[in-house]
Amino acid sequence: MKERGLLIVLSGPSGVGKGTVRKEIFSQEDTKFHYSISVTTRKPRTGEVDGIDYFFKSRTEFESMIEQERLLEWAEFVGNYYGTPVDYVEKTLSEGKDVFLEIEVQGALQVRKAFPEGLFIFLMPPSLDELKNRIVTRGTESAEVIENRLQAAKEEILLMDAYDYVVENDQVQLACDRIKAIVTAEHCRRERVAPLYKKKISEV
Ligand SMILES: Nc1ncnc2c1ncn2[C@@H]1O[C@H](COP(=O)(O)OP(=O)(O)OP(=O)(O)O)[C@@H](O)[C@H]1O
Ligand SMILES: Nc1nc2c(ncn2[C@@H]2O[C@H](COP(=O)(O)O)[C@@H](O)[C@H]2O)c(=O)[nH]1
Repeated sequence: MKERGLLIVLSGPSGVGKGTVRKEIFSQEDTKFHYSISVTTRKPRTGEVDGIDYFFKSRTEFESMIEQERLLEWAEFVGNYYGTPVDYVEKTLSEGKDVFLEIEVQGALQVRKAFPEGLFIFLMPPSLDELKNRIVTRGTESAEVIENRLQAAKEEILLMDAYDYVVENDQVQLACDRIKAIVTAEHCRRERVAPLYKKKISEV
């Protein structure tokens, strides 16, 4: 039977740079992860494409996905729903491929319960001032939404202990390198540990 792939979850407060870091990782040719495209009820931002950035849905459509248990996790974040389609994750992992989720903190904690064997990485801003500066400079949200996201960020940062690793996003390239090094190390660890377990089990 094929070994299942690794579920990699990148999370952290709004504006820390999760999307930027994820896009940089996926632009690199040697990246072998598979990105799970989320479903959201948020309106597309300029340049965002349905089926590439997100699957954009109405609230009714999203709620029927919840009812049909088609989401691995979901959360309401500052007025919109966001969720991870479960079928894609299960199918890709069962093909032995690594799946990469980029999601907010409530959702990551749900995934931790369903997939305790996943690899959970929290992306940290260099400071709260720099976090605010990044959300404001991005220029995609109203002042009210920015304030709400910053309030949420203060609570989210307190939950970083629930993660396997904390990575600072001081420079995009450095953050990408750190994440890729963590995944490589995790694969080595699992591949060394698994044969030991198999040997022990075969001795029982
Ligand atoms: N290391 C960095 N140094 C400076 N600016 C950065 C860095 N990483 C990301 N940014 C900038 O910060 C802003 C927010 O980044 P991004 O949209 O990737 O954050 P996010 O965590 O995905 O946000 P959200 O959770 O709201 O979707 C963008 O304008 C991006 O260009
Ligand atoms: N719980 C989930 N959170 C998700 C998912 N996809 C994205 N996100 C996170 O939502 C916020 C806001 O995103 P934005 O695109 O409106 O800025 C951000 O933290 C994303 O990482 C998901 O499937 N589940």
